[in-house]
Amino acid sequence: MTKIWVNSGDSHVMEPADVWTERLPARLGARAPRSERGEKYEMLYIDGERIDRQLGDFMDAMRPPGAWDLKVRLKDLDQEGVWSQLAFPSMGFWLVSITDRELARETVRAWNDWAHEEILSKNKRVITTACLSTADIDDAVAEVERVAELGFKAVFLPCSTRPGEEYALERWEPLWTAVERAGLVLGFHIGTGAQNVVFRGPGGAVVNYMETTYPGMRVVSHMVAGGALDRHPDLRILIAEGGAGWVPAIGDRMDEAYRQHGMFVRPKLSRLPSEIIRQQVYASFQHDKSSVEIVESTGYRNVMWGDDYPHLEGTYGHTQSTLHDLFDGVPDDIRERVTRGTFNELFRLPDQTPQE
Ligand SMILES: CC(C)(COP(=O)(O)O)[C@@H](O)C(=O)NCCC(=O)NCCSC(=O)[C@]1(C)CCC[C@@]2(C)[C@@H]3[C@@H]4C[C@@H]5C[C@]3(C[C@]5(C)O4)[C@H](O)C[C@@H]21
Ligand SMILES: [Mn+2]
Repeated sequence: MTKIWVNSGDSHVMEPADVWTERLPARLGARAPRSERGEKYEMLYIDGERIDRQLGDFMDAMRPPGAWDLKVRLKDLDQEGVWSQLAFPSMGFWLVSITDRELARETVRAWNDWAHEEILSKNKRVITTACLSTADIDDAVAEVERVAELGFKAVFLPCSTRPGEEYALERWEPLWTAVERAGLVLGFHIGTGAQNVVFRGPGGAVVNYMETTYPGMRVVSHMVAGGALDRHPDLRILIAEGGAGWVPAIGDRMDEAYRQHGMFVRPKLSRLPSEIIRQQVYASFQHDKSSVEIVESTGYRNVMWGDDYPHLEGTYGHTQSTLHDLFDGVPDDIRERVTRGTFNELFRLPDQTPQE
């Protein structure tokens, strides 16, 4: 079986447990996110708030050897056929729920400094997204400018916001301006900003998996219909780990709304919602066949494959068989686009993936 070399638009770094306590004064470090292991549940403490997450021993059992070690990770990637990765946080995701301004600002800075010193400065293949404070827009703007200087290529925000902080609102405008001006990608990873287990009845595991997908769609509807992307044509957003098959479909739905309910629409847009989506909205997937099929059937091309390394939902250990299932028989230009081209376009990188 020929090896298909790819880039991954959705991976994760596993931060050391002391990523904040090592870098912050005790009065702040003690309030930073920390995890404790119970029998069946992992207890997460974030600034005094506790979130219990069901622990799967299988989650640890399948953890790739390189999850916590960059050198070993690069060997994992060679084995799996992944050249570059955009790496989101793991524990860093929980920073989005901090509402205390100073704690949010300092824990975000500490995480970004760790990522810059321990990942970005030590290799060229794994590029981490930077965290931003959701507690204060001015702090977020300052951090965008700081991390752009440090060489980050992307920042991320949670898919779900607190009520009254929806992404269509004017309050975010300074941040959209800063991210566009810095030329960074704005990533939204599914399952962030809200409870991930919302239903415990029959089918709960699958229902909850799906429930984390819908807020990614809501990000797109707010940022397109609210005018943010129309006002900032160079701002590119990525909905990570939510699949891509749904993206052109919501473009059609939004066009219909825009036309059939035109008398209610404001702001008016300079382009149809589907045009804005095709130009500025990107999406990643791991296993979905539909994410590849819609490129040919709809012409929506901002589809990017992701390995979700080292998470259970990813492809570690079966990357090549997954890639062959997805791309054998698919036209070369579509395979190239989805496995490498979208990544290189989004992060403005020359193609360095080995050609087998
Ligand atoms: C089986 C039940 C119904 C039983 O209920 P019970 O707990 O006994 O009362 C329930 O436990 C369940 O649904 N368990 C399945 C596992 C799960 O937690 N599902 C959440 C929906 S899926 C999810 O949120 C993904 C997308 C996929 C799982 C990992 C996930 C939570 C990761 C994990 C956690 C955190 C959030 C994160 C990135 C992160 C750093 O790694 C994503 O943002 C989001 C992601
Ligand atoms: Mn992921």
